[in-house]
Amino acid sequence: MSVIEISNLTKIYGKARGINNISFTVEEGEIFGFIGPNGAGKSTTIRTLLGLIYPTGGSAKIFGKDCIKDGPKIKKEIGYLPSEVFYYDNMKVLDLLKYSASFYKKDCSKRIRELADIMDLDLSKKIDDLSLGNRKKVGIIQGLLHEPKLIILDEPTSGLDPLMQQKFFDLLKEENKKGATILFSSHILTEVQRLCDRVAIIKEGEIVTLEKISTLKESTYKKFKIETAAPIDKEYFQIEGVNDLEEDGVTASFLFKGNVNSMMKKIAGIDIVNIWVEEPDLEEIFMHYYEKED
Ligand SMILES: Nc1ncnc2c1ncn2[C@@H]1O[C@H](COP(=O)(O)OP(=O)(O)OP(=O)(O)O)[C@@H](O)[C@H]1O
Repeated sequence: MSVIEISNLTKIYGKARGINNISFTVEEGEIFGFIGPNGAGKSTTIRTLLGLIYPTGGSAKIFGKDCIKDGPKIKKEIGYLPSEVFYYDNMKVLDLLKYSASFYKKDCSKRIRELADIMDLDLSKKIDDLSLGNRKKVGIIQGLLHEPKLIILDEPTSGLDPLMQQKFFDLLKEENKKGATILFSSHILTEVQRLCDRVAIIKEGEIVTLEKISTLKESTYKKFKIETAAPIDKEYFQIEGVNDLEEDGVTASFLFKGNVNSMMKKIAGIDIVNIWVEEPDLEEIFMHYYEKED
């Protein structure tokens, strides 16, 4: 069953482009990544889904119900973490979370304490005294305390240190195992790759592609940077699959797509001082993997 169904969703802000003809579905039990650079339209899509803004055209359904018409009915089953969180600074964390919980007709106090434990958050502190990362944790707990069937997270990891990010991802995986469907927006491909089953890539308000993460991984480039003991021949790395080759005496950098074994054999043929192999960033993927769509 589709938990989210978005059909030809369009939002125009006055004369400015928001999103244009977005369509995709998120199936029950999926962890779905929604990825794109700043200003691509991720928050606009999510806010329309939650009925926080009205679409200019198209429709969106959650649990088969219309997001605008049936908004209040479906909201109880959704946990939402906005990209920016604003609070009444004078409140204590626990009071704020209890207040949030009062919107749902169930006792969430045990779950609040469990989540605070996992995320290492002091419930007795005033919001005012919290760091940016700790405020983000409050938002995460707020989104999860009522054990929602659908979790929508808009750039949830910004401000969290790597250890917290890992704890947070483990928490999401657990929620997913218990049956929650998750929509997760980000501009960092590697974090989406760690967590999601499928991903939709949005660029300038339009969906560029929708792929299984496994397919995306196979088709993307790796970035190589190599430092050699002696200057290498300019032609040495000009082999099939190499793009954007830059050489400067004892260093060579390039993007590579193809059989990694053949590249490793090539590298083994020279005296290496250092090597870096990295995932390309989103812009590089847009420039190369999607150049056929441009
Ligand atoms: N309230 C608004 N009024 C006018 N234009 C807006 C408004 N909100 C968003 N936009 C425009 O809509 C486009 C999509 O913005 P949106 O915030 O949805 O992108 P995003 O992918 O979430 O980006 P980010 O990662 O920076 O949050 C941008 O061009 C933005 O300038």
